[in-house]
Amino acid sequence: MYAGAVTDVISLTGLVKTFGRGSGATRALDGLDLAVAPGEVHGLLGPNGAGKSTTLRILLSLLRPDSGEVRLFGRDAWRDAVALHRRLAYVPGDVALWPDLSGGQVLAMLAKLRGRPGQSDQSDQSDQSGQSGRLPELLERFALDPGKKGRAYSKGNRQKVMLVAAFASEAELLVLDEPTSGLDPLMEAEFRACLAEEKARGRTILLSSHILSEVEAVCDRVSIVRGGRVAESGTLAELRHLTRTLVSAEVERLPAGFEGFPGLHEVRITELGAGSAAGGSDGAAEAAGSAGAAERAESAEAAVPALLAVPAGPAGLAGPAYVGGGVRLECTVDTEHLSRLLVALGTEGIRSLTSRPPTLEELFLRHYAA
Ligand SMILES: Nc1ncnc2c1ncn2[C@@H]1O[C@H](COP(=O)(O)OP(=O)(O)OP(=O)(O)O)[C@@H](O)[C@H]1O
Repeated sequence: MYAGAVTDVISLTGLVKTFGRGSGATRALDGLDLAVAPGEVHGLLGPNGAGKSTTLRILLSLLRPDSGEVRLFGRDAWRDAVALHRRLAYVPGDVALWPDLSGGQVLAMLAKLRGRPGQSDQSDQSDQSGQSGRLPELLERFALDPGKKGRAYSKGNRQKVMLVAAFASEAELLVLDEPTSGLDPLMEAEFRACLAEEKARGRTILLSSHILSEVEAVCDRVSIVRGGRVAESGTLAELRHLTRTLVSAEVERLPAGFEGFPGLHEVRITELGAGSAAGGSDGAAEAAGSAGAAERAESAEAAVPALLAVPAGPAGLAGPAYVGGGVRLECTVDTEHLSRLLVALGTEGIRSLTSRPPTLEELFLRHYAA
């Protein structure tokens, strides 16, 4: 797990924020810590109400925390807000634009506020050419018409105006709050491509999301926010390492002493009918093709907790005595015990074996399971 460094672009320590008072108070943040290193794409992941937006708003000095420290580029984010904000671009989750300004005028104004020279707000065309060399390209990629007035844009198009502004800027840090919530799949793909390019340019990016595939696809590191705190933080590999690998195998028999194996969970064992083809079925119900086999599958499944709990194992399941047409095993295993399990299965007439790390979704569900 990344422990933080003095050079971090973002450093949040012990953030506490309560909204309201008395019995109606909501503790939105409850000691949240977050560190984002230069050049990193960091995903803030959590369900509705976890505290992601509150964190971002505090980071941007739009809100003041009750306690805790907020540092941006090593400086006090509140005291040095004006100077620091020239170095970052923010895209809020719900973009509101000035209704009478065109998209092009908004882009020009945002660039001007950031302190870039050479803008004109006289016409949309000069706004585009004056703001950034990349602006025309970005407008095209996001299929955005800069001539429309703010009030005429859809939610997705308002979001695109702010995304284009952020990508076209030269800000070192991009802070994006649920950036694709209003985008269609094509635009989402464009967004991801842009993000990869910005990362290659060395920009630091913090994005909040509850779209797991998005975070998985684009982020170097992820912090899972829960109840106003960071429950876990690390690279996807690190987070997966802390968790379990899914194993699915068909073997002649279970290894002796299987019931005593460490780190096994969610074990499902199905006795395969004689002659069933290895690897040809994808699920216990299919594997247990006949009524008798289905019964055996059910009883094997029912016996699983006992199998794990009782070292000796229930009769008929443990060890080489359990043969017939073979055994289909599905389980999750703590990743630290994976190789031991695979070696043991490998000595028992293995017919097929698949194993895969948990998806971010599985990690996420594990964290939020009631
Ligand atoms: N201005 C406010 N007044 C009162 N409560 C608030 C305010 N802003 C946020 N909260 C509460 O603080 C908690 C955290 O909200 P926050 O918006 O930070 O969550 P989030 O993780 O961004 O959720 P979402 O994914 O739904 O945007 C929630 O319980 C929310 O209702």
